Amino acid sequence: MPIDQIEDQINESLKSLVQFLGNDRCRFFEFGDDNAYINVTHSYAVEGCPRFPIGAFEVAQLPWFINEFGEGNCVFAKSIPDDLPPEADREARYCQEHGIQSNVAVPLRAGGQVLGGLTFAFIERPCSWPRETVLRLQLIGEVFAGSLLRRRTEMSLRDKIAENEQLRRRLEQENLYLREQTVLRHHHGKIVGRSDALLKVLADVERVATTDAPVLLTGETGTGKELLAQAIHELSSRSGSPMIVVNCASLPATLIESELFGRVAGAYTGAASAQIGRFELADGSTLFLDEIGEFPLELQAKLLRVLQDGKFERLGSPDSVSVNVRIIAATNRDLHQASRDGKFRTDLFHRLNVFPIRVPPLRERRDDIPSLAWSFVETFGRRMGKTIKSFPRKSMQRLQRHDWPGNVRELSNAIERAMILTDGDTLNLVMDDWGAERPARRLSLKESEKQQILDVLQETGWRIRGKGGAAELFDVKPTTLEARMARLGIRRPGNRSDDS
Ligand SMILES: Nc1ncnc2c1ncn2[C@@H]1O[C@H](COP(=O)(O)OP(=O)(O)OP(=O)(O)O)[C@@H](O)[C@H]1O
Repeated sequence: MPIDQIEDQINESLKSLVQFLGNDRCRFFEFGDDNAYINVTHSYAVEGCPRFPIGAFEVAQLPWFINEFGEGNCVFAKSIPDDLPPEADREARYCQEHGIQSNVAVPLRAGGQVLGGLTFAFIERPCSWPRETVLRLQLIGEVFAGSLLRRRTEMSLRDKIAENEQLRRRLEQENLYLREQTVLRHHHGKIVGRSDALLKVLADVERVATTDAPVLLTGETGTGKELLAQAIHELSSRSGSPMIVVNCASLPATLIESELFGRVAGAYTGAASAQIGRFELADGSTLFLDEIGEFPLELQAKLLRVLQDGKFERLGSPDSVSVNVRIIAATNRDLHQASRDGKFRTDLFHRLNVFPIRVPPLRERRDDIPSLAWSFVETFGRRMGKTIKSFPRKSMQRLQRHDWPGNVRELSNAIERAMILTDGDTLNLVMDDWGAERPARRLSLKESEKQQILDVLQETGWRIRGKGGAAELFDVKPTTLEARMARLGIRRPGNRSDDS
């Protein structure tokens, strides 16, 4: 019988038993913890007779009964109190108080233990309980006990299944979390920051790394394009060889060709010896073309050919060389516009732009500033042999408000300067020269709300609740503030206090 039908079945059986025995009422109960109470789960009474109430029932007042019952004995009294032993005086009193004249209680035994019982009482009159009837009741009791055991087993099985399901879901989520952590650990060797904007970039980095597709990193100067190029290379199957870097802006146009493609001896005046080019050096690896926007127009066709066919000729040689090179290019210029203006070949732009990644400027990910600042403090601290324990809150707030036209590089320089000026263990950040005079861009409503919350959180050391917590300062409930923080993507950077 399915367990959800057991309930109805017990009710039906109690009714039939009472009708058959001709007694007044009966109940079905299970033992609670430590046998300190019984839990009456089903009760039936003939018309005019009060039912025994459903629910927990203290049994400390019936020690003899519980003792007998606990040992698995049938408790049977034709006429109360005469049939009860002298030590059952409390039971006798209880029956008299409740008008019980005759009673039989059958233990429900299963699996070597008493799980509960069935009791039948005569209220109005005493009754003779023939021995055979009692034996039958015992048999019925065993059937009931079997159902009870099955119900308990199935219920605990259902609980276990539900618990397992819950565990599985949690594990799944933890796995996701772990995966996220792994992603971050992959790139986080050197890349600091956990803002949503940076996480999105890192997700793209991971996605494209394992392919051989060209990547175009765009973004302002100092945003970390080279660092990300390195991360892509390290996550790729080419990571066994070093990534080769060419800064297209730092080489005079005349030299770029031989630097990239190599030359044979005597290729041009002054080129006495042969030189292997960066493309050949990068064979089987990655070539990072930094500042690709500065790449000379006259050489762009040659570059396009290598990107398409992997073939080129060394300077001064008619022979083609084949290479297998993955290209990552970076620029802080609008290449699309440059191609429209005729300053950059459109076909080369499209070839490079297969997987563009925009690296957001620091002012679009101000959440990263505290962790970046601390990481630079540690780097320069190690180099200079200085230990900084605390970062004045006001300085950190100023750092977060600044617009950072030079982005991470500028931040790194500012911290380096501050470290040089610091003697004790509190960072001495002198900001008058750059902070005050450059009026910050006007913040959007959302940004200024976020900034205001960040300021107060800095002030309270990221304490939200309790007296002096950020919620109190804003005069809102902590849960309201937390919800607002979640909506604005505000998360505590690292675990350090900014004014420890
Ligand atoms: N997320 C970051 N975590 C740690 N350091 C960073 C991060 N982003 C940038 N840096 C550091 O900032 C400096 C500038 O970064 P990088 O050279 O990669 O920027 P870039 O965008 O390539 O700059 P440019 O356009 O001027 O070539 C480097 O010292 C780099 O290590």
